[in-house]
Amino acid sequence: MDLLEVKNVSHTYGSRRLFERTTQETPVLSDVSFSMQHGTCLGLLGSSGAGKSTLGKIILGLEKPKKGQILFEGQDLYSANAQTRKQIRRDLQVVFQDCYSSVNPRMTAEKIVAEPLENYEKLSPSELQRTVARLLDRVGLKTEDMKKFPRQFSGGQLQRLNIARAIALKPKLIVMDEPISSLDMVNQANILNLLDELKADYDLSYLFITHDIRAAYTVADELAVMEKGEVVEYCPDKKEIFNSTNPTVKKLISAILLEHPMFRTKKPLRTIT
Ligand SMILES: Nc1ncnc2c1ncn2[C@@H]1O[C@H](COP(=O)(O)OP(=O)(O)OP(=O)(O)O)[C@@H](O)[C@H]1O
Repeated sequence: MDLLEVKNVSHTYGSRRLFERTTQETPVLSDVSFSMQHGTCLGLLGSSGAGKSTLGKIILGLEKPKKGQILFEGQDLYSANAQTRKQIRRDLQVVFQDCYSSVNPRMTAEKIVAEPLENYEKLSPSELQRTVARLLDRVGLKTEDMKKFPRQFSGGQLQRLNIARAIALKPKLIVMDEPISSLDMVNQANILNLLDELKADYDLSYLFITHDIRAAYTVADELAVMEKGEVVEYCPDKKEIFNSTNPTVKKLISAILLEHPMFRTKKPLRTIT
């Protein structure tokens, strides 16, 4: 069974102009369909405004699509009963781009990571503390960091904290919406390596939303490219992206062409990570 199936999803946003009574519906997603298997990472690429984040929100259950279905392990997310939705919410976690606004600034790191565990698992205080310490260690933070507040972390450290919270319940799928875009190059590479390790250790799947084809190519197994609310290219094997004839895809590739080994010249070039 597919882990995730996005089935004929269409969505619009309504906007009303000044002095006008009627609302105009602007299409944002048009008949988007794809599926994901357990243990894979799908890189969802596209330029700004392509509809990637809207699709991410719909998959997370945060925005009901105007048409279509989201099936998580065969269960329809938007028509499931409360108990099934609660289970899906456990199995489906998220990491957003803005690591600062993703956390409550008044909570300690310990409380931030403990929160999902408190909601879903009955652990004693000492078990909870040990689990949080283990999770922090797994993402490269220290036990002493437990007592720190978000403002006391760097961007890279805070994104590690967000990742620790996202993996706390051992979810099946994590939607990552531009998780490295606000970080510097070194932190970007470190976080991508961490995500790769965690995927193997925890048997995770990622939907990795980004406009950065290098990041997507590094971390993903499969790639999909969106343009104006439609999926214009889908590559079950990411290498196939280099054979695409789609103009949007070609434009994305031309930015990194020289960095791919297939196109390397004798000139020393930077590596993808
Ligand atoms: N809440 C909203 N109300 C109205 N329009 C919206 C809303 N959210 C997004 N949009 C519009 O929907 C379109 C798709 O936006 P979306 O954020 O999904 O694109 P994106 O591919 O994630 O872009 P980016 O990479 O810049 O975040 C854009 O034209 C955007 O202006």
